[in-house]
Amino acid sequence: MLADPLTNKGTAFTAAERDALGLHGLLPPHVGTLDSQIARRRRVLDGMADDFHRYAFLRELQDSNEVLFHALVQADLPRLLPLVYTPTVGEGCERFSEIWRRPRGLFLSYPNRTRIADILADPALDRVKVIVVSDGERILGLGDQGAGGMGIPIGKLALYTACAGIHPAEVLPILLDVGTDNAARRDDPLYVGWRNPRIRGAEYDAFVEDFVAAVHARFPGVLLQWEDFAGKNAYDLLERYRGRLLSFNDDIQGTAATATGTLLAAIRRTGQPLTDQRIVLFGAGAAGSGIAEMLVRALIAAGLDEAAARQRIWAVDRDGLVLSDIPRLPPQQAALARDPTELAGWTMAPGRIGLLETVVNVRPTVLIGASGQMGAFGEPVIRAMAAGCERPVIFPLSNPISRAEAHPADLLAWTGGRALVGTGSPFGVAGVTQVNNVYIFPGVGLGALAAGATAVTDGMFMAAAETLGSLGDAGDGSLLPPITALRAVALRIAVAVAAQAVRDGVATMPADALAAERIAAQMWLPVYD
Ligand SMILES: NC(=O)C1=CN([C@@H]2O[C@H](COP(=O)(O)OP(=O)(O)OC[C@H]3O[C@@H](n4cnc5c(N)ncnc54)[C@H](OP(=O)(O)O)[C@@H]3O)[C@@H](O)[C@H]2O)C=CC1
Ligand SMILES: CC(=O)C(=O)O
Ligand SMILES: [Mg+2]
Repeated sequence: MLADPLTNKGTAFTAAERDALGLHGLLPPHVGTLDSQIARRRRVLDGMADDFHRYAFLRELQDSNEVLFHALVQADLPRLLPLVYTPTVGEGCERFSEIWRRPRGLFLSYPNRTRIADILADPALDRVKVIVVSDGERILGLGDQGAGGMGIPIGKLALYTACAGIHPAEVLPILLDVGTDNAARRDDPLYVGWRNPRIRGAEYDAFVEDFVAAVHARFPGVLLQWEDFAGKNAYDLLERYRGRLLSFNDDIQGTAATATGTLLAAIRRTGQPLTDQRIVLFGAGAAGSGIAEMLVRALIAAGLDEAAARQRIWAVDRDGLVLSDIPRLPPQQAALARDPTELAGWTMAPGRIGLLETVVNVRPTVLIGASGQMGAFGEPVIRAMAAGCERPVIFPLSNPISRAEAHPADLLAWTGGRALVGTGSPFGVAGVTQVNNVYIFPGVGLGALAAGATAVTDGMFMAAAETLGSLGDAGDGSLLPPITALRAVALRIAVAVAAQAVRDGVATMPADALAAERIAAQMWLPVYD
């Protein structure tokens, strides 16, 4: 009872429980309460020198007492979210091996490829409903972290519990350890992962196929969330598996719904319709391309045909403006490429067309960053944008803080306070919105599970985006509800997503089981049994 984080109550075991379970002597005589336990952990957090140590402390708490960990998180989401999630989880992944203490979740390593089904057979996993899986190759904007990427599935699933009320016994973080191309990690004597360059190509595909087949057989109806896979794999795996089991890619689809929903809230503020926006995306990888495709759908829903919708979007990637004459564009960028003949009349020097040239000529009303390039939204870019637009909408979405395209305080200063700013990680700047997929994935997952959905459709993500955009703001100038409302946000989104699942013909539960009260009743709260 004391050693299992799912049953441990620490000093909160009552006298009667201590009698019944034979716990006398194993605990000090004081009988505490959840509140007194929270107060004790808060004092520890207050006394710690930095957020990385707070992160490590919270990971150990989660591994010793899940109810207390979640009660602490729930009691103060604005303070705890940045500790268990971005930005601190970034350093948590980089230094994962240093703070390794106890196993959590599953490490499915390539050398164990024939044992996947045996590993998943563990009866301790019988209740699993939600899996978040990563292969650690694109961890936030920090690149390949190998086995250390496990910090991300652990963090995302803590948010599934905090925001969507999924019971801790029902979540399973998984790290597919296919090696790492990060030499610093491989050479680190403390590294806990498989010390091998990444497996790629057919061997990688076969390994993931074995993994998905084993998951499908062991956990029918499970929700599988793909997280922080590098660009091509992110797209390939989503397309390969979204029709086979209930799964989605959070970086492509969750981020798209988050950015779209927040943009819908922004244009309600500015009064300028979506169809009038000129949108520049900086970084056309998984997140950027996903956002672009959802915006195309939203523009079509707002009345444009597809060609006209695509004309509202310009993508800029590593080689500059994405143009159709660039050889070997990946399919998701080819769909966004502009015709070079459109550049007639542009003011620019010969050569690569970078972000500044694009902004000067397009005069965007919306600028979204998903590049992982710190400081890419520099003063000349932002001043050029502000010169052509009354209320610029600027979302530097890259995480963690060290990879953000701009500091929000600079964006406000360079635009004379006129910009509507949203960042991926919290910066603590008044009026700035946190535009992070935590606003979407817990609600999408909860709604899909409540509906007994067999697939997560694009329509379900659009329903999530529209709901997010309609929820109102924190009353402080920002665009979305406050972090304290994330649980209510997840419920509202879940109801909309479940209803859309019924409309899309992928729900197996009857519509009357999907009312808000019925879904809310399924949401677990961290209190002792
Ligand atoms: N706020 C949120 O909710 C979310 C934020 N993100 C953040 O977005 C960022 C990107 O994630 P994701 O899309 O999955 O990663 P990807 O690696 O798939 O995409 C990044 C893209 O940016 C391009 N890029 C790299 N350097 C430059 C440059 N100097 N100029 C222009 N483009 C460049 C990359 O090109 P190349 O492939 O050639 O390197 C790639 O196409 C990360 O920092 C992540 O944390 C992601 C999901 C959610
Ligand atoms: C938030 C998130 O999913 C990311 O930065 O990858
Ligand atoms: Mg991610």
